[in-house]
This record gives sequence, C-alpha cells and structure tokens, in this order.
Amino acid sequence: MTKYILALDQGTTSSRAILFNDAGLPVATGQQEFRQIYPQPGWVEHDPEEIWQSQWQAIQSCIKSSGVSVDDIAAVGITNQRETTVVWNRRTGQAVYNAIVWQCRRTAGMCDRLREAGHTDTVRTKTGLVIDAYFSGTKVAWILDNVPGARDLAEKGDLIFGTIDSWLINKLTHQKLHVTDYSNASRTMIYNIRDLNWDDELLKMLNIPRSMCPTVVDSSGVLGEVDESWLGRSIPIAGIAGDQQAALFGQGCYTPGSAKNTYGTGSFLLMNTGSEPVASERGLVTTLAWGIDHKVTYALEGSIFITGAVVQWLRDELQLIKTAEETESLALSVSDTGGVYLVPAFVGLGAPWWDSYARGTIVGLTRGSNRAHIARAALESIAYQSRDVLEAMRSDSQQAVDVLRVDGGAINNSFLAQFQADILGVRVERPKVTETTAMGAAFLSGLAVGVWEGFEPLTQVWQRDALFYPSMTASHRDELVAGWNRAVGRSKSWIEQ
Ligand SMILES: Nc1ncnc2c1ncn2[C@@H]1O[C@H](COP(=O)(O)OP(=O)(O)O)[C@@H](O)[C@H]1O
Ligand SMILES: O=P(O)(O)OC[C@H](O)CO
Repeated sequence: MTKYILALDQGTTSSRAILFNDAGLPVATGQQEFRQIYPQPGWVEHDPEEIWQSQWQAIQSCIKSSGVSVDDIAAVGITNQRETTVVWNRRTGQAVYNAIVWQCRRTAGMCDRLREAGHTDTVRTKTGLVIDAYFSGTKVAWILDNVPGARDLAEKGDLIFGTIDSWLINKLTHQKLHVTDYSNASRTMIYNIRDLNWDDELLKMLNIPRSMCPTVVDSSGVLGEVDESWLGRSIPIAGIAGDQQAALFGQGCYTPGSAKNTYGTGSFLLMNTGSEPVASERGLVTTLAWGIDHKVTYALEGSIFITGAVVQWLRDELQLIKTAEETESLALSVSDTGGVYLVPAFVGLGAPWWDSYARGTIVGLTRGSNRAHIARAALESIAYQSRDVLEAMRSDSQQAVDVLRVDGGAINNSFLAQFQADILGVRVERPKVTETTAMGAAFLSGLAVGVWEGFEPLTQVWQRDALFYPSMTASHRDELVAGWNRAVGRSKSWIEQ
C-alpha cells in the first residue's frame, strides 16, 4: 500500500501543501496566497494568523484534490520562508505583532549600531552570519522595544519567538510544542552554530530573554504530532527545514561540494560543506544545512535579495512585458544587451556585497536601447549576481564546482539557464521535479518514519530535465563580467547615510 508524505511549504508569497507518494513524486498540490503588508518604505510584514489560515486552506485543498485518505499519510514535513519572525504569547497563542519578514529593512540602523559597537567578529564566529537586518535576531529585539508591554511580558516568560516553522507547529499541535530545527535556528543571529546552543552573549547583545527561544530539534525525526482535531487523526510531524536548506536536500546535494541555486523572488545558492563549518572570507554566510541524529551538516550560502522579482518589476512597474515567460523570447530577439546593464539592488545588495544602501541602476543606455535590451539585461543580472556568489563560494570552499543544480520559477527560462551556464563556466542542471523545496521536506520527514531507508533511494528519485553546457569563450565572459562589475560599483552606497 502506497504511503504518502504531506509537505507544507510556507513561502514568502504563498502557502503550499504538496502530497508526495513513496516514489518521491508529487501527486497533489494546494496553494493559497496571502497579503504582503508594507507599513512604510522598506518594511515588510505578514499577518501570522493569515499565514496559518492560508496554510490550513492549502492543506485541505491538497488532500481533497488528491483523493488520498488521511489514513495513508505517514508523516508531515514542514519547510518555510526563513528568518521571518513571530513573537507570541505562550499561553494564549496570540501573536503580539505582525510577522516581520526576512526582506524587511527596519532594523538596518540597529545593525549599523551593532557593527559600530564592534560585534561583527563575535557574530560571525558564533553564528556564521554577517550582521544584517535580514536575520531574525534584530527583528525580535525590535518587537520587544516597540510593542507596548512586550518587554515586560517577555521578561516574565510569557512571550516566545519563532520562525514560521515554529509558528505552524505551535498551531498544528494546539500550542503543545515550541520547537524549531537546526537549519532555521542558524538564521536567527542568536544561535551558536558550533556549540549548537542559543548563545547567551548574543542574547544579551540584543536584550532577548533566553526563555523566548524554541527548543532546537533534528531536521529529520519525529518531533510531535498534528493534533487529531485538524485532520481527524493525529499524524507525526517528522521533518523541518528552512526552505533553502530543504531545497539543497531535495536537490540531492548530500555530499560536500555539491551545490544548488534557487531562482524565485530572490536567489539562494547553497553548497554542502560537510560536518565542519567553513568560514567565509568573501561575504557568504556559514549556515546549518540540517541535523540528523544530532549530527549536523554545514553549508555555505549566498543570499541574493532580488532575482525573479526583477522580472516582476519589468511586468508590474515598467509594464514592459505582460508575462514573465515573455522575457525569454524578448531576450533572444537581440544578440546582446547593446552594452546595457541592470543592477536590481532595489532593497540594497545581499551576498557577497551586503550593502543596505545600494539601489537599483540601469547603465549603458544609448539612443538605440530598447525593451528587449532591458529585458535581456534584467535576466542577465540574475545570472551575474549568482556568479558573484559562486565565485566567492569557490574561493571560500576551495571546491571546483563543475555542476550547479538549479530550481525555482525563473530558471524555467531557458535563455537564463543557458546564460547562467555561460557566465559561470559550469554545467547547469535542471531537474524534472522542480518542487525541490517541498521534496526536501518530504524526504527529511519520510526518512524519519521509514518511508525511505537512508539517502540511496532518494538519489534515485532525482531526475534531470535539462543540462546546459557553457559555450561562451573565456575572453567574452571576462569582458561581460568586467562591465557588470563596473555597473555594480555605480549602484553601491547610493543612499546617503
Ligand atoms: N519564465 C520566467 N522567466 C523569468 N522569470 C520568471 C519566469 N517564470 C517565473 N519567473 C519569476 O520567478 C519568480 C517566481 O518563482 P517562484 O519559485 O514561484 O518564487 P517564490 O517561491 O520566491 O515566490 C517570480 O519572481 C517571477 O517573476
Ligand atoms: O519564500 P522564498 O522561497 O522566497 O524563500 C525565502 C528565503 O527563505 C529567505 O531567506
């Protein structure tokens, strides 16, 4: 009898539920979007109750459309947008403020002050991260500092914080559990990725009571149960991972040196570095990929804030295109960008530059520049930014990287995939099942309940859709990259501090 795994993929713009069979293939999906809340320029919030409601809707529609009986669901796996932070009351389960989203820049000033106070090296050594508003720690501190009464409640032990995995599990277990996994904990800036513990010095630095922190559990392992009131029977929750680490797992990157890049709103390039953390000298972060049987695997990560979103910008703000797909034929309608470069630093630049004050720019325009050149420059910017990260990764890890596994909505664009291979000088490999994030959560969970025994059967599940070979000459690549570097230089430090 086929056993199924229900993967919950709680993303930045929508909540999804995907049912996988025991061959590791998706059989049904439910999806629900929810509101993006922008209270001020640069601020991004989600309503935590809406996140939960959209996830619950997605679960119900997925199960209904599958025709599968709840009795045949062996386990639930959870994967989530990372860093996004909720603070809620331990007793009532009520959030005290909206979720502060990973993209939100409201704590950039707080981060400047932490850097000025000399905390950079401590944070890097202990957490593997750079001090940035992206990570959860300063978001928790902001809520405690700004929501009336929050600090008192937190100090009494009544308030707890969590990333979205914690929040969903708290809901699914009717507040019985306050947990997260290693991969999510490593994105908070208060978790020590060497000692594998919440770090008192960092908690003090941000003035966050330790009692607010969730218990950290394995990414693969039964940690609790979905309460029977939700689906009519209790189901083990057996896997958790942040979405990018889950995608690394779903892409079969189980060995050191294997890497994947996901092209969604932003892009996240992760490389498995094995059982020891590799420190970055080049603006990447060191992070926990997953923990299984209390043994952790580390990764190097380059987080790029805007990639696929530049295509949305062409569509929604410039109205140069009607659909994202159109960019492919538009880009191919010209032989090059005619010297145009677009740097989509709309919310500053993430890895490897970490410049909150950079802003977007288009350079090299001439009287002959047209929408095809701009569309092509936008797609190329996605590939250049990924190159900046992969170059840093090669240097930090001393790994050659001759193939990059790719996923996410934007890499369905074959012009982009080919240009990516060309500009990296490596093969780019796109899988048949591109739901790698949900797949990773399903695998982690299925491993824990014995649907799969070890990694070997999982490597059989991964199948290639297309392989893109680099075909550009090194001299042409160098010439293009030199132009890109000059364009990035123009966008850096644009906002005056
Ligand atoms: N064919 C395409 N060409 C270029 N960009 C695309 C294409 N299809 C989708 N995108 C971009 O990819 C992103 C959607 O990818 P997805 O993986 O669903 O993102 P997320 O999970 O971050 O919401 C959008 O930003 C969209 O503009
Ligand atoms: O929800 P996504 O797919 O845009 O992923 C967001 C990342 O986890 C942020 O670090």
